[in-house]
Amino acid sequence: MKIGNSQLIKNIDNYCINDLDIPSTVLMENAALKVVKNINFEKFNSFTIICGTGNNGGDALAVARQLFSMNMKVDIFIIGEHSMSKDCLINYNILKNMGVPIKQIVKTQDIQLLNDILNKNDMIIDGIFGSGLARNIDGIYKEVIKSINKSGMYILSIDVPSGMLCDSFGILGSCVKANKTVSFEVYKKGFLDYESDKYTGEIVVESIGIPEYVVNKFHLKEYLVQKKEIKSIIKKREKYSYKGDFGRVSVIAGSKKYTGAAYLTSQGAVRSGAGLVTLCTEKSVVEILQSKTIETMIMSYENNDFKELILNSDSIAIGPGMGNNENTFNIIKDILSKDGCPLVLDADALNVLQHNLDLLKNSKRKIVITPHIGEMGRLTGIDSKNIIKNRIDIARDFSKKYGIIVLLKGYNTIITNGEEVYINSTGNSKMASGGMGDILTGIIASFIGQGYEPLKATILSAFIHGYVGDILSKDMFCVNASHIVERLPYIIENLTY
Ligand SMILES: NC(=O)C1=CN([C@@H]2O[C@H](COP(=O)(O)OP(=O)(O)OC[C@H]3O[C@@H](n4cnc5c(N)ncnc54)[C@H](O)[C@@H]3O)[C@@H](O)[C@H]2O)[C@@H](O)CC1
Ligand SMILES: Nc1ncnc2c1ncn2[C@@H]1O[C@H](COP(=O)(O)OP(=O)(O)O)[C@@H](O)[C@H]1O
Ligand SMILES: [K+]
Repeated sequence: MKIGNSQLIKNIDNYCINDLDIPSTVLMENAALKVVKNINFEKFNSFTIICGTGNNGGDALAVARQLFSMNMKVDIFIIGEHSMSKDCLINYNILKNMGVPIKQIVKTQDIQLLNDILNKNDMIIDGIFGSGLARNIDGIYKEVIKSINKSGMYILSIDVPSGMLCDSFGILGSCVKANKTVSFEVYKKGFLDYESDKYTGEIVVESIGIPEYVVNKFHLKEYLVQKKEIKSIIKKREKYSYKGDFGRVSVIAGSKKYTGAAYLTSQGAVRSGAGLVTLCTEKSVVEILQSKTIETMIMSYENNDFKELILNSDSIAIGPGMGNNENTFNIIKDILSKDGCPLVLDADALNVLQHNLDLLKNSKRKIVITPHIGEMGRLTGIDSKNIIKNRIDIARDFSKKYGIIVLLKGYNTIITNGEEVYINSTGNSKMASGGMGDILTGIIASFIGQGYEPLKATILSAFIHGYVGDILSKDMFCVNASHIVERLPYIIENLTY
């Protein structure tokens, strides 16, 4: 799903109205009809509709007219004394002509009237502010929002919960806490923050009749990855395929202190369908790991046939638990400087590259890096706070600069190839525990090995990894890496139909 900000909305709007001659009231009517489509009339038959004086208020008035025409009970309130926008006024006049009463809330005393009605109707429809919110909310607006939130009634917000910014997450003074937000054309950038769902409730994005090519003209190629997109990427297995079709995946990971990281990375690859997985690790832990795994072949990277293995791999995951040391650096330097299959670099593979980023830039291989915020901070020299604030731009710039795919982990993991940005919608804080990232690295290498193009493989893997965590977390206080490994193949199967 496309992500966008208020400038994008303005550009699209202007183009439709000025270049295509679509009357703005047509767009408003489409928006209103989409709001109505999202109301469950088995549960809700009477509505308190609260309008501002801009186009968000215009949408709400058009919704009120549609509901009135369906013989629903509507109580309509307009807040403030500002002059109405052109389209808001058009909808106001139609209602007046139809004889539908509209009450005004201007002073604090008027709020009592609103409070008396709020609990009598089944639903509140919030059309106070949308993408035009420009300054801090105070006075009568603040009081109305307080009443709405206090009512305990079901609230549907039009486009944006009134009070929330569209461009980056922020609340301007106060904000409606909706149960559902019906937004238009694009998923607003402000919805991405981990606190936003306290205000938006469930988010539905509806098209309001703007041709896709118009949206694409102005869209910055930022997308939210949801189940629908994943289902279109993931392929069912052909009846006659054999293990050679699903890739030879090599995992270079682990050391004396971190056998678990090596185990989990290789299991991520095995349990997500790689044809043949070989784990290359430090000599001293080969035996321990051999006793732990059945499907994975294990060898030391000091072996003579290590070089041949690298040459014959379809994808290689490198880094988890290797240790930030010269030996790790030498292995990675050697692989990066030779042409060959795609690489997935994580953990210590990133730590050793911190001051050697030219190796990344000059490598002829396709590369995916999977840093968490801390690792990204070390790679870029930017402190974590600033990375969190500007995650999308920092990931995109780094990706572009080094010609690699960046997967920046965390809430709403970001995946970018420098041009397109994908934001993952799955995963949760119950997954914040050791080894989680190692599995993800293994899954990405596995899907690349299975023939998925690296960007698609990375998007797919991030979604699946978080999706398994989301399903498990419904019944678990915390989800550990081994739980994810266990459930992986079952849940991937569910996504293929
Ligand atoms: N662009 C589009 O594609 C469409 C947009 N539509 C609707 O139009 C909305 C945007 O409409 P507008 O641009 O008119 O903006 P809004 O309706 O969001 O609000 C703007 C009005 O509120 C005032 N205002 C802003 N901040 C305030 C504050 N803190 N206190 C008091 N007053 C404040 C402004 O001065 C202006 O009068 C969208 O959210 C959507 O609901 C729809 O009509 C359909 C088409
Ligand atoms: N709050 C959260 N919301 C969504 N995903 C999370 C959250 N916390 C952790 N995760 C996911 O768990 C994984 C943790 O990876 P990482 O930080 O590398 O951990 P480790 O190094 O311990 O394996 C990442 O894929 C991350 O996206
Ligand atoms: K609103």
